[in-house]
Amino acid sequence: MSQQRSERPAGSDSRPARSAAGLSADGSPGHGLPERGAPASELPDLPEATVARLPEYLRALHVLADGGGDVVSSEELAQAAGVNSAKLRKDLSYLRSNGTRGVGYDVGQLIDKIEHVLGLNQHRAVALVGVGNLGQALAGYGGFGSRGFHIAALFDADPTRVGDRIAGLSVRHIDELAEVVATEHIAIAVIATPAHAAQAVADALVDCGVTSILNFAPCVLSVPENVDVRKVDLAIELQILSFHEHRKSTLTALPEAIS
Ligand SMILES: NC(=O)c1ccc[n+]([C@@H]2O[C@H](COP(=O)([O-])OP(=O)(O)OC[C@H]3O[C@@H](n4cnc5c(N)ncnc54)[C@H](O)[C@@H]3O)[C@@H](O)[C@H]2O)c1
Repeated sequence: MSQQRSERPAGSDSRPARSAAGLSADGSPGHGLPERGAPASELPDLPEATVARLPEYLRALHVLADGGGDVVSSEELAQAAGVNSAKLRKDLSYLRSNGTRGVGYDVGQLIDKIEHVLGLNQHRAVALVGVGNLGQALAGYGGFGSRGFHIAALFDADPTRVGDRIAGLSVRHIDELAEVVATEHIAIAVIATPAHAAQAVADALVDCGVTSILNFAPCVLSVPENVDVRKVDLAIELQILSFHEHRKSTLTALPEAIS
């Protein structure tokens, strides 16, 4: 296997998104030229935090479009996406979408632009491995289609689950992974297996040519350099909220403690 690296938690913004042309890692305009020998991309190099906010803008824009909105100001869009408007304007300037002064952004054009940058103008086939409680809930969720994805294949190692039909798909045995990934042109996979199985599943996915993994299992995966891994862990998110709750309670207790 090539050089290994570990996964990033979803929402982590420490790493610049990889791309060759356009902007530097901190989001400032770069020299615009790929390094010698580096693969060139027509897409701008974006800070990872900007990439993470683009889907929020897209979601808000679709809501506006569904409501009949043609034009939106940066303040309206920022509020709908839950970010501050200066940050939004900076993010959109990376896409060369500056809007029209006094008018705002054309909703349809901005949707097209963001979908293009995120690579959503082609529907992406996703494999889901581990069809237990969580996997079945994910497989049955109908909302991925409108966001640019469809779950194209379900896998499990449990022979009693193989053949079950979920959301119109038949659960396949994990041994069929290579064949199905090739025929369905799958580059993205979701892991919803127990933690003890997740690394072996990740290795098998990488061996089949999968280059992006969304990991729900509570463990760190080791993958080659060319593979992107994002981790979702609701328990970690709750622990972070717990910290804030804990801190709030100590702040309100402080004046009494002093007096
Ligand atoms: N990220 C989160 O917020 C979050 C929330 C809930 C659960 N989880 C995690 O998601 C995972 C699944 O949870 P669950 O409750 O659905 O568990 P589950 O036991 O109900 O389902 C796991 C499934 O994985 C299958 N499996 C086991 N080894 C496999 C392998 N090598 N290849 C293919 N399939 C395999 C099992 O047969 C089973 O169907 C666990 O790791 C759990 O900790 C994460």
